[in-house]
Amino acid sequence: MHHFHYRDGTLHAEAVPLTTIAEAVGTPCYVYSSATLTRHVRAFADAFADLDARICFAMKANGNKAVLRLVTGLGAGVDVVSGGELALALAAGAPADRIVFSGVGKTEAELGAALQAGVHQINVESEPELEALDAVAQHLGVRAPVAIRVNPDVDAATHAKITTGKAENKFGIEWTSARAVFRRARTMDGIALKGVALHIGSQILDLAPFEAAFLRVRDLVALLRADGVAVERLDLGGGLGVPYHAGDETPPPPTAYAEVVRRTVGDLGCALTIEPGRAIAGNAGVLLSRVIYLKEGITRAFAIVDAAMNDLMRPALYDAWHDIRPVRAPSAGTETRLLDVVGPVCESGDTFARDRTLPPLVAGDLVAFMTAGAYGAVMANQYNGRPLVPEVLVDGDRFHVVRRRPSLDDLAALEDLPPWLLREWPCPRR
Ligand SMILES: Cc1ncc(COP(=O)(O)O)c(C=O)c1O
Ligand SMILES: N[C@@H](CCCC[NH3+])C(=O)O
Repeated sequence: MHHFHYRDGTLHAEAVPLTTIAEAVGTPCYVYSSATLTRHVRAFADAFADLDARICFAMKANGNKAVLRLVTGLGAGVDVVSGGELALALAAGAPADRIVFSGVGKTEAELGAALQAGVHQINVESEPELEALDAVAQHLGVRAPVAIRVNPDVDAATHAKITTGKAENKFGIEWTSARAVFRRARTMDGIALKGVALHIGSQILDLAPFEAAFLRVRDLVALLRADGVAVERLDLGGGLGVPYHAGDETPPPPTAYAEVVRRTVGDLGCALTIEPGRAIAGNAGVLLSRVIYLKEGITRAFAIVDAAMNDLMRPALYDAWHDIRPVRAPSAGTETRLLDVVGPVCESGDTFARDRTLPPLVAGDLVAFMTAGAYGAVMANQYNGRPLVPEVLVDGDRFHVVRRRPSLDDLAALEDLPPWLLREWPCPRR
């Protein structure tokens, strides 16, 4: 069952009408479904159950502490990419030995913090980083558990801004120098070389690029072993896509992805890590928003909503599509119309949709931007003096505010904001 569904003409998150959440919390706000998150983590765990694999949720997709607590409570680990994410994962109760630290520009301070926390693995992306990590580890008197991220030079066939495994991308060590770097790492006293890591991109809907990349890594493992390098671990990254259009073909499920893993690298005797982010969180969240005005222009009609590009950047940044559903289902036979759905920010790019077929929305109507659980709230900012929006986690017929709307006191830099901006004044017309 999809956990965002219509019941009695109203869009619900599990058993909670989104109208109830909007009234209690105000809009815009993010709403997450515990049931969907749970189902997705379990789907990966079940698909990989016969493989020696750990699932490390890429928290860059959704760093809400309650979401992290839920996901790690189901046994998953976490893939972090900064000292901030590391601190947040630990604060959410993620055991350090289930944390993998990725990222192309980790500072010495971040590397030191990861070593002191005792993380499972640090994925090193360049020779200078390897040298820095060696020095930090020796200074701390430890050996850093390292996987070296290689760039397999495979086209992930996804949006150009989110492909990471092509030679021209900044990520990983070039394929041609990989062997030399491994040989070098083996001689370093601060480095405990564990294996190979890769990640080819995000929102990947075709398994062929994964297959090609994993086969390349398989070849590399054979070469490394011939060089006398022990390869005990393989970190295959994340990247499995999700459906953003209701009518789309469904992307390959975790079982099909696991089958590719099994077929390509399953017999290498390596402990595996996968780092799904979007596939776990994407369809577990919506951004709930209210129409402020309907503006009938001469050539187009605009639904101006209270969410904006600062709350959900994906349409402005990648021209990404998010389905938009009215929270009150239109009655049968209601004619649709074409609307541009835009936010209040002073940029023409603050456009969620152009010429979208929607029921005739009016001011005050609630709409949900679907599939906003990944790369939604985490990428939000306060552009145009708009405070970050609350986040709500639904669990059956209950919901919890898991990130509250900042109060006047929280916004030290904006402390003179009037209360109405923070929704502390009830709107007289509602
Ligand atoms: C190293 C690494 N691991 C995991 C992920 C998560 O990717 P996705 O959300 O597409 O699963 C990313 C982001 O693309 C990444 O850079
Ligand atoms: N933020 C991107 C994905 C980047 C993936 C992180 N490496 C998105 O919304 O699709």
